[in-house]
Amino acid sequence: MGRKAEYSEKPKKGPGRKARKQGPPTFPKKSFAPLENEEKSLTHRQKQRLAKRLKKKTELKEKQKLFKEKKKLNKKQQAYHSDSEGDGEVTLGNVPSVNQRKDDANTVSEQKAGKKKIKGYTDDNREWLTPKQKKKQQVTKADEEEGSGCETEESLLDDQASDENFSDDEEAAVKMGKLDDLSDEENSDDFEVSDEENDNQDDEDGTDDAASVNGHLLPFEKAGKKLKKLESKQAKLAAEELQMSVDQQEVFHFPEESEEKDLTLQEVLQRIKDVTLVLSDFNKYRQPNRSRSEYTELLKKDLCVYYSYNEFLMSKLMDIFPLSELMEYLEASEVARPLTIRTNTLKTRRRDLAAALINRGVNLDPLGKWTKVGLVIYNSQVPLGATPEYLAGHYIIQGASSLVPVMALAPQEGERILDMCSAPGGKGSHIAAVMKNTGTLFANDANKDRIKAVVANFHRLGVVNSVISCEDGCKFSQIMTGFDRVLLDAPCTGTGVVSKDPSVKSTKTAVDVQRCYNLQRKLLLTAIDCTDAKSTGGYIVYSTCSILPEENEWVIDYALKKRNVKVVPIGVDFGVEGFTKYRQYRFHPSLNLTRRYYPHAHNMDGFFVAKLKKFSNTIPVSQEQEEENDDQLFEDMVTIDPSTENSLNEEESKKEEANESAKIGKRAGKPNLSEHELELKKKKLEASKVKYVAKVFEKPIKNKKVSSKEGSENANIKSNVAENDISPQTKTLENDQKSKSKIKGSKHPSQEIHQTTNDANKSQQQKEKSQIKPKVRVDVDELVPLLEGKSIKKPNKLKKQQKSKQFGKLKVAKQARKKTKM
Ligand SMILES: C[S@@+](CC[C@H](N)C(=O)[O-])C[C@H]1O[C@@H](n2cnc3c(N)ncnc32)[C@H](O)[C@@H]1O
Repeated sequence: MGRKAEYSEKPKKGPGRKARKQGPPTFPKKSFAPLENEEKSLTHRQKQRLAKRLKKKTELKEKQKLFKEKKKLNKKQQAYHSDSEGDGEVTLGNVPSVNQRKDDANTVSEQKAGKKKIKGYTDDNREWLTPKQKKKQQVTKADEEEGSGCETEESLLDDQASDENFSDDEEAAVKMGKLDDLSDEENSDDFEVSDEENDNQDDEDGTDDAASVNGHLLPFEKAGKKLKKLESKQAKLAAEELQMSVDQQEVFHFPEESEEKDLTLQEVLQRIKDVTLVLSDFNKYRQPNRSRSEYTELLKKDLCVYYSYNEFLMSKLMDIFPLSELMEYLEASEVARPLTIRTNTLKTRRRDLAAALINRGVNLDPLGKWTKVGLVIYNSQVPLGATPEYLAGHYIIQGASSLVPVMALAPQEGERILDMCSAPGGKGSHIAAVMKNTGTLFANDANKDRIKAVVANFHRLGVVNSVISCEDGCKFSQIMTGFDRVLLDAPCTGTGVVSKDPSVKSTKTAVDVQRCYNLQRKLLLTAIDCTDAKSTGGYIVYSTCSILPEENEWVIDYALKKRNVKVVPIGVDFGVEGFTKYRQYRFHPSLNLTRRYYPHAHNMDGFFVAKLKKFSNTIPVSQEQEEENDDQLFEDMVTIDPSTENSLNEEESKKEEANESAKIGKRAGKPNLSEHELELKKKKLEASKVKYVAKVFEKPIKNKKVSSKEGSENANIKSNVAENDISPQTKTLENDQKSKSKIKGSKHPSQEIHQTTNDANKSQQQKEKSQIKPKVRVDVDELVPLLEGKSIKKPNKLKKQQKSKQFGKLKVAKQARKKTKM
């Protein structure tokens, strides 16, 4: 049995464990954010610094006291030595003070400072003390940064600032004190920093201290900061040193002849740099006994060695470019230009072509904003000359610069256009595409092998508006005239495309240049004559892939003098202006409208483009020109063959006699000298008909290596030039080789130009014309059969007939001679 539990009596235990209230929170004594009244427990080093500061404060107070005493004493002394003030120099020694000796004189520096101050403290030099006050204020500011602990110092210093005398003393004292502090700190640091650096880091270290007190900067942060400063300082020093070394660089020693030795390419390059530096500031770096031309010559030789140019071409380039640009040009010419293609808009659109080629793994981009048909190829997984798109004629591989002349020509639909030197047909097919296969394109080239390429290209690209001919461009005006526009992409030395054909660098000579510009001049005059000034266009575009002014501006300048044409803008808004000045030459100012393209500036082959507008179909022949021509006629007489030599000698002696007699005759009333001279001139002119003359062209350079040139394009040019060359010397060489030359029964072409301006030669001209002039001078209307594929009678056939007749006659004569011998 158990007791019955009485639950009702049970006393209540309380609210229960869960319902019990939580007691108030308790915090640790030290919080992270110190309370206002909470005392800081300082680290050992902080305590050290605090002690130092307190020490400094007491020192300063003492000093202040001393100073006040000093001041009193000074006043007394001033009263005492009032007479001696005129001496101007009051030294501390003159004013002995026990206190000063006790305190101030315990350091030499302080003495010095005191001496300096007293020495300087006069009414006269008050001004130069002012900046020092500023300095002191800066120091004060820096100290301010140290935190609240510096307040007393600050106030002290403020007090001191009010007194000039004291400020100087104290400034030195404060500064020195600071340095000492820093040096202590530096010593305790792991990083070795020089005293000098300590000086510079004065103020900033003060801030560091303050920061460390507040717990902002950790030691490694401080160290990092110092390292940064050190690095920046070292960089500064290095830059200074570099500048010093450049300034004090050893002056380039010009090599003596005896010192000449074989240099490595690296040494040559170094010498190029050295000489360039000398020439950049000649007065500074030159050797006194050496002239600028000597340095230039040395540079030229070195450049020739380094870049493999011949001296002739290098000197031409040095004439064209300033030194810095020359180096850029030479460097750029060593690198191939990017591969570019032109979309054939007769067959496709650029967008479609690009998509098709990208599909084949070609990495490409539009060539530039200036062209809507060009694409630049970065790389390709397929050969670009064999893709189905290429074979279908959707594009042609063409240099970027080749697009510019056709853009400048701006052919219009339905026009008659002549491409005078067309092979292999790159620009010609571009013209046809712009014309949308309308109108008529006459594509001519003198080289019958190259003309085949024109046929092939036109066929592939779908050009159907063209007539292809193989004629000497210089004679084209005798075949056909009245074109709306003519493109003359003239044969040239190719000095702009050395990256494509490096042989140009070493093979081109003055003779090549001369031959080219003579031919170019003739071709240009003919191109102008072929153009109809009254047509819808009347434009002639002249271009070359040469950068030599002789082949460019000079040729245009010549045409401006000889024909009724003017230079007009090419309509393409990039490129460098053509020259109006070049060495001693001055060209027509409008030549700045022509454009030059360079590999280093435009990432294109070197190129020149000029656009001319013909404003009259008449050929101007001024009196002046005639006289000029006559004078040049005498100057440019070619080699005198023995038969004419005698007669000329006779004439010379006659002239002398005439001079003599004229002198006498003047007095005796005989015919005057000028009449006699005129007669002689006429005779000479008649005599000159049997000679070759270089009338409208430059006096040629004597060079007998003419016939020994090689190279396909070059040879091509030469063969053409050989036909047309008007230079007397080269002509004589050609005379020897006449049997080899391609001249077909015609006399020298230059005579034809001469004959247009000279009455005396008219009969000769008629004779020649009857020989040369083909009977196929056709009008455009007559060309319909040609376009239909029917052949027309060529002048060559006529010449061949004449030749065979002559040959037959010669044979008969030979046989007759043989018979008589028998
Ligand atoms: C620079 S290339 C022309 C390139 C062409 N315009 C093109 O874009 O494909 C110069 C051409 O002039 C031709 N040539 C040289 N002398 C000539 C002359 N007297 N008459 C016509 N063509 C000539 C050369 O055969 C050569 O094909």
